[in-house]
Amino acid sequence: MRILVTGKEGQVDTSLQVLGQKLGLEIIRIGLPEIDLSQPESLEPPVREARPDVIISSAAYTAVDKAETETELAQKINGDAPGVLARLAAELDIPILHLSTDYVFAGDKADAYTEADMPAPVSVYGKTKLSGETQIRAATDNHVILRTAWVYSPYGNNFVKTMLRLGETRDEVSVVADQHGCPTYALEIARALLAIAQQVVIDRDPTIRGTFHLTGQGETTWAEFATAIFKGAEKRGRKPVRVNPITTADYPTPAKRPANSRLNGDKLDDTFGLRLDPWPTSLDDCLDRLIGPKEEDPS
Ligand SMILES: NC(=O)C1=CN([C@@H]2O[C@H](COP(=O)(O)OP(=O)(O)OC[C@H]3O[C@@H](n4cnc5c(N)ncnc54)[C@H](OP(=O)(O)O)[C@@H]3O)[C@@H](O)[C@H]2O)C=CC1
Ligand SMILES: Cc1cn([C@H]2C[C@H](O)[C@@H](COP(=O)(O)OP(=O)(O)O[C@H]3O[C@@H](C)C(=O)[C@@H](O)[C@H]3O)O2)c(=O)[nH]c1=O
Ligand SMILES: [Mg+2]
Repeated sequence: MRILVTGKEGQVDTSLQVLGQKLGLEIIRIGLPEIDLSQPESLEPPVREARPDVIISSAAYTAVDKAETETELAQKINGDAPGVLARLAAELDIPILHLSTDYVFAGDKADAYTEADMPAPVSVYGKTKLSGETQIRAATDNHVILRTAWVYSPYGNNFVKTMLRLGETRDEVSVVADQHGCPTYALEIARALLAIAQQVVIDRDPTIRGTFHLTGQGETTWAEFATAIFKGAEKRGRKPVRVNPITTADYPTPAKRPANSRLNGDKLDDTFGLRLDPWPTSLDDCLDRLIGPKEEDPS
């Protein structure tokens, strides 16, 4: 099976490469400089040439704050390029898997969001990602849109790596404690994507198409997540770092973020029998890879 993936140095595309190699799957990653998603027509030649059995659309403009000013660029990459890719998939008569985000939701719901809830993004990034979803649905029914959240991994840039970097020079880091969400490990996303890809390539059943939520089990706040990161780092020999819990108002940013972006993963489990590992289990794996194994308990 030939799997075409957009993105070359990102968290999810790298995880797909690492896991795909282990499973003996052929992963073809395309990205800058050969293709530039801000010029979506640049996708056509490499996609046709690759003759894939399935496309995984992972690349995106993920700088949430910068998107507030680079609106047009973010729209091209997150909105229009997925639409072009989905039209190509339709033409080639192959399925497309696409990653979207918890930031399509406003964040004012008390419970976790389900696929039946109405998106209402509060940031440019969220709006452009929603446009990508809409353009994919319009182009082909043969799609699986997977909304994930708070992605971290040993690869690329993410909150875990940012905290570890800040912890090198500080004894305390202030982190927002009033945004609730589901940290998700990119290697777990890759595991799910490859399992789903293998199913949709051989099975035309419409009930395994559509929109699904895909996050690590469990929920937390950024402050609690940071605390777990520093505790895990300390068990691996790093110096202790305190987390000072603050409010969103204390940490002004150009983009507004949802207060609650927890996603309910029941539909994915019911449809594909897939549940991602709990985020603390995955965080351990991530820290093992970034720092090394936990030190022996002296007792
Ligand atoms: N990170 C997160 O917390 C979350 C991510 N998602 C979604 O999951 C998907 C994967 O995210 P993640 O792996 O973290 O993203 P990353 O930011 O780690 O990687 C994004 C990839 O897209 C590439 N890219 C960006 N702009 C262009 C362009 N103009 N042309 C070609 N390639 C480009 C990047 O290349 P380069 O590095 O060279 O710029 C990089 O390889 C995205 O669709 C994202 O919206 C959803 C929820 C949470
Ligand atoms: C670095 C830092 C961040 N924060 C806050 C800002 C923000 O509310 C939260 C997380 O910071 P980040 O910059 O990682 O957050 P952000 O870039 O908004 O992360 C989002 O990325 C996009 C791509 C998604 O799709 C989302 O699911 C989500 O993962 O923590 C602190 O409070 N203290 C700090 O020292
Ligand atoms: Mg960020």
